[in-house]
Amino acid sequence: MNTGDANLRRDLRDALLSAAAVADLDGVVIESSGRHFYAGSDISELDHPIEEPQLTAVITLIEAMPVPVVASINGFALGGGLELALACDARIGDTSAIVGFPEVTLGIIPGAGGTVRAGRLIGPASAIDLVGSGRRVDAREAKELGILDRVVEPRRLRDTAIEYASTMGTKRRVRDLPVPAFDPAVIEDAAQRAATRARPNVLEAIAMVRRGLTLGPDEALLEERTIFDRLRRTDEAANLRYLFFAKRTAVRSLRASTSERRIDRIAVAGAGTMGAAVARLLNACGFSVIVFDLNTTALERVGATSAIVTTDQLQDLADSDVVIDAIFEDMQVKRQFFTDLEPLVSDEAIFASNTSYLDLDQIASVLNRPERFAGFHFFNPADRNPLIEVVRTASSSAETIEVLAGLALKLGKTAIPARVGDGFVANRVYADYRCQVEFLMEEGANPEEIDAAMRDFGLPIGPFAVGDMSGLDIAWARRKRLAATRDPLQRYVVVPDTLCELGRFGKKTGAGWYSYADDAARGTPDPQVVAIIDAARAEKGITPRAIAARDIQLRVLGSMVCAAAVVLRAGVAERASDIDIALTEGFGFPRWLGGPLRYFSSFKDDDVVRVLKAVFESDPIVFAIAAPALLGEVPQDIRVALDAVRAPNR
Ligand SMILES: C/C=C/C(=O)SCCNC(=O)CCNC(=O)[C@H](O)C(C)(C)COP(=O)(O)OP(=O)(O)OC[C@H]1O[C@@H](n2cnc3c(N)ncnc32)[C@H](O)[C@@H]1OP(=O)(O)O
Repeated sequence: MNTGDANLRRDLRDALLSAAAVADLDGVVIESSGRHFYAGSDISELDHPIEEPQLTAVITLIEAMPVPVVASINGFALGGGLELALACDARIGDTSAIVGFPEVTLGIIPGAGGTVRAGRLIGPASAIDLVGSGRRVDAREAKELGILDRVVEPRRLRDTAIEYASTMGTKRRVRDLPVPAFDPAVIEDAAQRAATRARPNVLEAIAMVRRGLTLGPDEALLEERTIFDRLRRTDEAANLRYLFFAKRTAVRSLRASTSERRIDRIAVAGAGTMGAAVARLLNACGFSVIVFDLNTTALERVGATSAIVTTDQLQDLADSDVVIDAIFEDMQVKRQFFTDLEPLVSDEAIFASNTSYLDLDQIASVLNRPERFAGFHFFNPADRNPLIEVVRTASSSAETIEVLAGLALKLGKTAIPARVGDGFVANRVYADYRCQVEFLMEEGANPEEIDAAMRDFGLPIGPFAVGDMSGLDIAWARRKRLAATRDPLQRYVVVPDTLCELGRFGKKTGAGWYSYADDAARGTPDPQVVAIIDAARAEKGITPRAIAARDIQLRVLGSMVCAAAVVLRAGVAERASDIDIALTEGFGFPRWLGGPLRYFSSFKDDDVVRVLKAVFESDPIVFAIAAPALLGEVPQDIRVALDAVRAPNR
């Protein structure tokens, strides 16, 4: 991987010093003997004071070399890796090269000259785009932008780099390039675009690129390093690093070995919205996809939009390596599907179900080889939402889990492990969040106040607006299903049922929590909904009270933390950090807070107790886990979860 830790920097320094001592030297090439040029600085090092020699010192050496230094780039050159390359006099990439500045996604800005040199090499507008977005750029685009001087086939990389280094003759330091002519209006426009809803570090990154245009290089480099050093110590940056490693831990736990089973053909059963989105994603990621559905009208909709094979004949799935069930949520239909499928396919084929709520063990029980089966739970919209839960049944084999986790990675997803349990991890925690916002509404906060409070907290969109977008009828069907088994003492808010009874299913019917008559995109508060809520409050004898935005946020947070403790206790989630991944990746919980558990772990015990007490008082049945808070104690399950994700003292 070549993560730039102190050892790598020391080796680079020593190699440069010994090269400088060689007589009759024409040039120097820096290449990687691994799969990647340099994956950026070692992210774990950013938790501590950075050891000498720092990357900036290595870069100073490169620029001071009497001869041209050429970066020969294969694979990733990210962050500090790209900064190292920008300190060289030329950059040759092979076709696998991918460059970028992921620093902003880690709560920091480039700290070894990235903003300053990128502004000079590729112009300020492109630099703002790259530094401000953190996006990765392939070899072709890197050449177009002027980051790479040449792109060659991998087998020609070394020779081309050596030829460059030996014939360049004079150095061409990026820092000495004149600032390219630029139109201030274009820069302003690029900065505005990059700054949309941006975090403070993104704004600082953009501002630094702009200041680098007017300051001399020495002054600009020093200023950039100072900002980098300040930002790397912030909670926000530490939380983002926590999530980086949490994701890798989750993947490692799913994949015991790194052996790759070859998967080419994947079948998707069910041509509904979810099945179609999964098929599109698989197709975009290079798999050969066949979609099966008995409903030929649904198949036509899928077939018409892409190069995916469709069929209503089950035997056409016979040569599939993996079959993913995205059939509507009906236990009998799914069991029948797998019963009929199993005799047709090879013994090695892997089966997965995308069910959100059905008991996977019950589906598995119809199979002769239940070990080949597991849950593979996508989130809406499946082709864009990054989260996948890989759900182990009582009989899933390690190999099945491994194959599905490998597939998730190939789809660019973040995978977490889960076990069978109502709603698995993410939906289970989100369900308690949904309940809690309905309680808050019943107590006096209106939907738009709650949505605004949650947007202020950092969610991209409030819970009521989300409900209107995804359709209130889906949750209604589930509530009706669960009505028979609901504890009569459990607090229940009828308002969403009343909305559905009136045909207010959300955006698709023009009305839900909001009315979409005047503003079809965002909706407006609706007096009819206010009246329904008032009536529901009156029915229960509740006098509405004003609830501060912070109290709304804390109750929601507390309810998620309680639900997290429940899924951990039940073994449905494997580790606390997986829940933080589930909520940040799947439901837009602000990444910079690290997820609900990580954020709550920064609270003092007194505050934890206060929040949990309020959550418990809102519904003792659901949140029984918070009961010890009434005695002034942090519940043991919650303490364990918070300790597991708390930041080490820095
Ligand atoms: C002043 C300068 C500042 C900076 O440079 S900030 C750091 C900027 N760099 C990054 O943000 C890049 C982080 N790395 C990645 O995004 C990915 O990795 C890659 C795209 C490079 C490769 O992805 P894939 O091929 O899927 O490998 P994998 O499983 O992510 O990584 C393999 C192992 O390498 C570790 N690792 C990768 N990059 C870093 C890093 N920059 N610092 C510390 N560790 C890193 C991972 O954790 C993991 O380790 P395990 O196998 O034990 O889980």
